Amino acid sequence: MEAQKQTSFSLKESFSILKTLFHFAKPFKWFYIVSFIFLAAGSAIAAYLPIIIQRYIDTYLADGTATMEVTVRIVIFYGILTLLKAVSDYAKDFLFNTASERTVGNIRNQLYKKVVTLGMRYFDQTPAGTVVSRVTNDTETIKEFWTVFLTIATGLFNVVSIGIAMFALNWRMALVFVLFIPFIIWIAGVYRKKSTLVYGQMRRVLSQLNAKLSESISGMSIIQKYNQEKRLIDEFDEVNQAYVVSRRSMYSMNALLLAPAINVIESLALVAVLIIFGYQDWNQSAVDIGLVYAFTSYSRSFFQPISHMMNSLSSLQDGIVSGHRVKELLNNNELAPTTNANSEAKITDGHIRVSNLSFSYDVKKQVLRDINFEVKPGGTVALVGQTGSGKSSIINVLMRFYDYFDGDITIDGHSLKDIPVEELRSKMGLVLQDSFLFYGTILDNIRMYSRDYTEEEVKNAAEFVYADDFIKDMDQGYHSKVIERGASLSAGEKQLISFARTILRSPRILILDEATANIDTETEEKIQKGLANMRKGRTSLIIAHRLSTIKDADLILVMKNGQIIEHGTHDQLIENKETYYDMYQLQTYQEKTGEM
Ligand SMILES: Nc1ncnc2c1ncn2[C@@H]1O[C@H](COP(=O)(O)OP(=O)(O)OP(=O)(O)O)[C@@H](O)[C@H]1O
Repeated sequence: MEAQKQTSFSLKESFSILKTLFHFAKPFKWFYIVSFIFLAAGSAIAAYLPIIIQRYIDTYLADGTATMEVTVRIVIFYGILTLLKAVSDYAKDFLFNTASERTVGNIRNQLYKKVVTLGMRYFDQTPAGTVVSRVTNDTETIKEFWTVFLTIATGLFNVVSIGIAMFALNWRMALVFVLFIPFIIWIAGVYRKKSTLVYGQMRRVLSQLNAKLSESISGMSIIQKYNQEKRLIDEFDEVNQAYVVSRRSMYSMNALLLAPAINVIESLALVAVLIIFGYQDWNQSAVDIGLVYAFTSYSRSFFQPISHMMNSLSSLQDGIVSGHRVKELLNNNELAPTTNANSEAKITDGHIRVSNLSFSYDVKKQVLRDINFEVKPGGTVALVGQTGSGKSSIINVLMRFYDYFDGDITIDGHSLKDIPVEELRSKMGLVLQDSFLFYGTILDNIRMYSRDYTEEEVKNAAEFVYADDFIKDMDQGYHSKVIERGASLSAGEKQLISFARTILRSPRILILDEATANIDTETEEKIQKGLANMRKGRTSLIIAHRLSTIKDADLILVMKNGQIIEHGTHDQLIENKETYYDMYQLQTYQEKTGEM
C-alpha cells in the first residue's frame, strides 16, 4: 500500500517503469516509427518554408528581378510544400494517436486480465475505487504521458531543424535567439512549480468530490431515512466550491504564464535581432530584409516548442507515477489459489473430509482453529453459530477463494490442492445469501451467458427449484431484463434465481449460505421446497441461520470463535442442553413472539 503512494523515482526506477510501458507499445512499433518519419518530414518542411520566402525577397524582390513566372513558380513550390506539411502533420498525429490509443487499450486489457486472476486477499485489502482508478484514471494519465512524448519529440525536431536553418541563414542572428532560451526555460520552470501545486490541489478536490458522490449514491436509502439530504447538499457544495476555486486558479495561472509570457519573450528576441542587426546590416545591404522575414517567422516556431516541452515535464512525472502503479498491479502476486499443475483429480461422489484445518485471512488473526468434520456422499452437514464465528470462512476455504496452510480438506480422497479449480467450482454449487445478478435477462443470469444450456433446460431447472412461477409472471418471462445487481427483484426471488443457476449445472456438492433477509412466507415456502429438491442425493453443507430449517441434517456443527464447540444431530444437541439448545430455545421463542 505504501508503495502506491510513491511519487518520486530514481532514474533507474523510472527507466524500469518506462521499459514496462514501452513493452505495451511494442506491437504497434511500426505505427510509431512511421509517425516519427512524418514528424521529421513536417519539421524539415516547417524550417524550409521561410527560407523560400527569404530567397524570393532577397534574390528577386530586392534587385527587381521578380517576374510573374518566377513568382508563380515560387508560389506553386511553396503551396506544394505547405500541402505536404499538412499531410505529414495529419499522418503523424493520426498514426501516433492510433498507436497510443491501442497501446493504452492494451494496458487496460492486461490490467483487467490481471484483476480477474487476483485472489480475494487482494480485494480484501484494496478498496474497489482504487482498482477502478488503476484501470481507468491511471491508464488515462499514461495516455496523456504518451501524448507528451509526441509533444517533446515534435518540439525537439522543430527546435533542431529551425535551429539548423537559422544558423545556416545567419549564425549571429541565430545566436541572439539562442540566448533567450534560458528565459523560456525559467518561465516554464516557474509555471511547472506553480502548476504542480495547482493541479495537485485540483485533483485532490476532484477525488473528494467523487468520493462524496459515490458515498451518497450507495447510502441513499440511509440518507433519506435519516433526513440527511440538507447536510449532504451543504457538504457537497463546500467541496464543489473548493473545486471551482481550484479550477479558477488553474485558469488564471495558465492565462498569465502560458501564452502571454512566451509571447513577450518571442517579441523581445525579435526586437533584439532587429535592433542589433538593423543598425549594423540593414543600411548596408537591403538583401537582409528576407532574412529578417525568415527570423520573424522562426521566432514563434522556435520558442513555442521549448515552452511546450517544459510544460509537459510535469505530465511526464504523472505518467511515471501512474506507470508505477500499473506495473505494481501487474506484478502483484496475490493470485487466486491454484492447483498442483499436473493433477487431474476428479470429484465423483462428493465425500468431504476436513482435518485439523486452521486458517487466517491476514496471518495475524486465527479465524479457524483445528476444524475436523466429515460429510458423507449425499449427506447434509449444517454449520451454526453466532455471527463472526467462522462459518463463511469454512466455505471460503472450501471453495478455494483463499488458500489454507494448516491441515487439509479432501474431497473423494483428493486434497483440495490437487483438484483443478475449474473442476472444483463446476462440481460445487454455491448459493450465497446475497445472490449476485448481472445486468442482462433472467435467462442470461441463470445460464450465466453460457450457450451450453438450452432455454428448455433453463426452464426445467427453474421449475425444479420453484422459481418458474414468478419468472413466468414477469412481463417478458425469462427474457425480462435484470438491472444492475438485480435491484428490481426481491431477496427471495434473487435467491430462487440463484438456485436455478446452481442446479442447472448439476453440482455434486451443494454449499448454501441460508438467506437471513426478510422473505415473505409464500417465497420462503418455495425456497424450502426448492432447497429440498436440490439437496436430494447431493452432499450438502449448509450455513443455517434458522435452526428450524436444518433439523433433519445428518450432522450439526456449532461454531464459536473459529472452533467447533458442539456437534451432533438436532435431537442429540437438544438433549445435550448446551449452546445449541439455548440457541434453539431462543429462536423458537422469537419465532412465536414474532421477533425474528
Ligand atoms: N475477508 C476477510 N478478511 C479478514 N478477516 C475476515 C474476512 N472475512 C471474515 N473475517 C473475519 O473472520 C471471522 C469469521 O468471519 P466469518 O465471516 O467466517 O463468520 P460467520 O460465522 O460466517 O459470520 P456471519 O454469520 O455473520 O456471516 C470474523 O472475525 C471476521 O471479522
